[in-house]
Amino acid sequence: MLEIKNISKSFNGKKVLDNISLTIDDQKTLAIVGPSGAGKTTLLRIIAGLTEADSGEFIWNGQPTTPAQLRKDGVIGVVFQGFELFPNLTVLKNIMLAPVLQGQSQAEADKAAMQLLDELALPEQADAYPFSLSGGQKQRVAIARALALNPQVLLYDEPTSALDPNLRQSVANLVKSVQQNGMTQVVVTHDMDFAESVADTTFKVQQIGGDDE
Ligand SMILES: Nc1ncnc2c1ncn2[C@@H]1O[C@H](COP(=O)(O)OP(=O)(O)OP(=O)(O)O)[C@@H](O)[C@H]1O
Repeated sequence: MLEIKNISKSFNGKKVLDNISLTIDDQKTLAIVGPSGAGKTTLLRIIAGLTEADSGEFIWNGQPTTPAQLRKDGVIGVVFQGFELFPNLTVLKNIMLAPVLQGQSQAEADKAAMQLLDELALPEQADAYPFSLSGGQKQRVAIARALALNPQVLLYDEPTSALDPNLRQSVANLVKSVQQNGMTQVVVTHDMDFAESVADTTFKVQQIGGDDE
């Protein structure tokens, strides 16, 4: 369980997040929703250790920690908006790259990546390059790449925003099946239907106005 307490963040004197507290429960999916510009992506990036909060506390399974530490320990994985696949690497290499850089053998990483591609119904695409994939397939590869690092908490930034509306349900099914395999998940989305279909709980980020001073 990851507890987040009293997170605040300003950019250039403008407060974006004001004393946000939330709990991410094990093996559940939490949707972070709110209007455009409210700070959903900022909150996700803070949890991912990619942006530093100005203040606040993080408690992982009862122990105080920092997102940077959780990231270092491989606790948290991220599926980025727009997938951010490496265009010059095949699907298989996209998935294997980080585990190999972390010291896994090529053979082990290859086997694990093929298993993930099987689970995500993409085995034929192992040798394809990202440009040749559909949006839905790219999303699956992005999820496989994050899962390859065996995170305990998986964060998704707007997983449906780069996809046709008709793919929304298939991404929702995928997110649900990852949860059924025991993953704890946080999904940032402005899509309330999607949030309702995947989430056990929903956290709403309020839009705040005015300056810090
Ligand atoms: N690195 C940054 N530097 C300056 N301002 C930033 C930075 N990142 C975000 N902001 C500002 O913080 C506010 C919240 O942005 P954020 O992307 O977190 O919102 P969001 O709720 O995810 O929006 P959307 O739904 O449109 O993606 C915006 O006003 C944005 O311009």
